[in-house]
Amino acid sequence: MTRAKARMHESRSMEHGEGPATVLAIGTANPSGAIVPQDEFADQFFRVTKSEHLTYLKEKLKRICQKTGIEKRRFHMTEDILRAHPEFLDRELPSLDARIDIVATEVPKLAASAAAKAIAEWGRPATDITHLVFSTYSGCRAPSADLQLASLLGLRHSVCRTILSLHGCYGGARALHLAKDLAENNRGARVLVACSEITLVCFGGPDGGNLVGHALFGDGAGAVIVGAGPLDAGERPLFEMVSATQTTIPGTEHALGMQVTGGGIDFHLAIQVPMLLGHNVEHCLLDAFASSAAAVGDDDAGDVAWNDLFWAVHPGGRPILDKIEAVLKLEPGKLAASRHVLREYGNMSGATIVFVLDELRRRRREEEADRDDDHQLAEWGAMLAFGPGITIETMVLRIPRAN
Ligand SMILES: CC(=O)CC(=O)SCCNC(=O)CCNC(=O)[C@H](O)C(C)(C)COP(=O)(O)OP(=O)(O)OC[C@H]1O[C@@H](n2cnc3c(N)ncnc32)[C@H](O)[C@@H]1OP(=O)(O)O
Repeated sequence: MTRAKARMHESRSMEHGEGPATVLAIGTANPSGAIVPQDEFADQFFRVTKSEHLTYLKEKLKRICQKTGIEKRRFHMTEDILRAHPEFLDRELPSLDARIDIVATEVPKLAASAAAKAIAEWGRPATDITHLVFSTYSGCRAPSADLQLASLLGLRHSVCRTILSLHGCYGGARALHLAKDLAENNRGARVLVACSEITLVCFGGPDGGNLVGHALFGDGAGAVIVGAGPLDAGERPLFEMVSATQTTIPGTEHALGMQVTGGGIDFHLAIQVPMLLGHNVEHCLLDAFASSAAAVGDDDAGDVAWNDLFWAVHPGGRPILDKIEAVLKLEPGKLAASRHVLREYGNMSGATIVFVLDELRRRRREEEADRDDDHQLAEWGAMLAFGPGITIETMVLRIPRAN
């Protein structure tokens, strides 16, 4: 190598962060409105949508609700909003503008509540954030929720913003993957990931095709601060983001989808989704662990027993978790953090994975306090999230020993 080339190489490597990116802080938030118990949802939903006469669909929604593994959900939507917007009940009536008017304010506000908690935990000023990656399906406007969030938090005007739209339930994991790439390639970068989802854009009266979506989805926001070394004295790594991959299952474009229409956003969830994920998840994990072995320069690191890991799986639905547990032969309790989040909040699309990471570290602290000296807690883990494509985001995580 010539001296000039060597100098360029050296200065390039000085531009990169040290080591893998890490999760430095996590915050979550939900709308402050009513909490809806899942066993009351069908009665309430058919009453407020004035659909009591559709007794067959109501009974079906009750059967579905019983099998979701959900106990309660939080929504921004209220009966007052519905009274002001009767057009939200009829998909044939134009209502997209009115829905977007509401979520354009509420989506960044909810994200700001989650982000304020993450920033407080991080301990540095919001103006030290260099990049913002915002993911939502609830917005169709520019400038969009990322700019509003930056202004609500008082981020600096030079913050580099990216908005990810309509990635659905893998939006949070995609945003974390992107944050990892940004942090590792820009020395000193501190990336705020924010995911905020409000189902008001999808709300509508019942029809045969949308009952599962109504039974499953809830509102919430998650925020994460991501950065690579060198870390400041007060910064504490929660999860190292060792390697990340994205895979699309060929020929499944029509199995999962979202469609923006004049009457709001429609979801399509094919009945085969849990089975398709079950068939494909193991090879995604094997690929991700092979990449992690290359990343840490240790051939043995790709050689993993699934039960030796901790797990952060997007709880897309109870049968998805059951299927993954079955194909990987996971011991009961391995997906406890995912099942807890599903039970307490429902599927909050892209934001859900942040809740799962938060729950995982909460449980970890309890286990750490309770464990005896002989019992080693899992050091390595896997994060999985899925959405339209069908796309599977996989990330290999590691909890640094000091935590
Ligand atoms: C868009 C994104 O990006 C979002 C993501 O998170 S991706 C993942 C989204 N999640 C899913 O696709 C999985 C959703 N499915 C579920 O949670 C469950 O199947 C469920 C709660 C709906 C039912 O639980 P189950 O164990 O399958 O019960 P099962 O008795 O077989 O089905 C109950 C009823 O639901 C119906 N059903 C199940 N899955 C369905 C689907 N995808 N669409 C329509 N109906 C469905 C069944 O036909 C059955 O109807 P009947 O009672 O009239 O016979």
